[in-house]
Amino acid sequence: MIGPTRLSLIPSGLTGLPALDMDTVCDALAGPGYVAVRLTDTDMLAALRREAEALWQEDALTPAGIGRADDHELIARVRRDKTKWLDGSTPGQTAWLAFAETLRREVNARLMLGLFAFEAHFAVYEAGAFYKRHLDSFRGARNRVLSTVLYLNPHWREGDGGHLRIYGEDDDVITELRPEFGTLVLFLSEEIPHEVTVSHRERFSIAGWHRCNDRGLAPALQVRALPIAP
Ligand SMILES: O=C(O)CCC(=O)C(=O)O
Ligand SMILES: [Fe+2]
Repeated sequence: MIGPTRLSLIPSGLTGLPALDMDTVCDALAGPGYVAVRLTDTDMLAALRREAEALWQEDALTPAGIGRADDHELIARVRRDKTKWLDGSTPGQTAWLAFAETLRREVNARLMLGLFAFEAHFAVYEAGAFYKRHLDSFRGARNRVLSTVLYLNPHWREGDGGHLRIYGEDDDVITELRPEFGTLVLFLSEEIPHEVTVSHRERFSIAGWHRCNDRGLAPALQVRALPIAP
């Protein structure tokens, strides 16, 4: 199936940040472990799209790695996206980090996950790029706990590929999501195996992770993100 299985249409928040129905989101995280919602088209989303595209055109995004591996052939077999960490240096980034902070507090209040810090990067998957099936955190590592991916691609068609494919426990494909502009996917980093299928045109997103501690936090955020008051 293509498209979010549990799509909530959510009105813009009064603060200018997108508002989320946090009860629905947290019920889904506590149940299936993932949820997709559609954020309304705010200035923030448009600014983030413009910024991602500009970074790509300026060649400011660099090939992503896997863990500590520096075997480039291995990395190229696993993932082909290019990324750049957010550092809060633009209004769009600041707004997204503020949104993530609101999310962190709301999720902690409901699910008591102890989320502590957030890191995120812009990503582009150019034509032919993919990310093979993986978990964002090793089970039990309690490091990356909650994954978020915001998609920034208006008019994404079925044939454009680049779907987020989510797997169940028995290797079965549970759902495939199109990376359409404003779709936000949240899932438990240690629980939900997923992959990005081959994209046939450039595909922009912001992938982020809430952690339960500061270990290994993205260098650009190590000073800024710590500590966050409960
Ligand atoms: O872009 C996506 O749909 C998922 C990206 C991803 O899995 C990751 O960066 O870990
Ligand atoms: Fe991932």
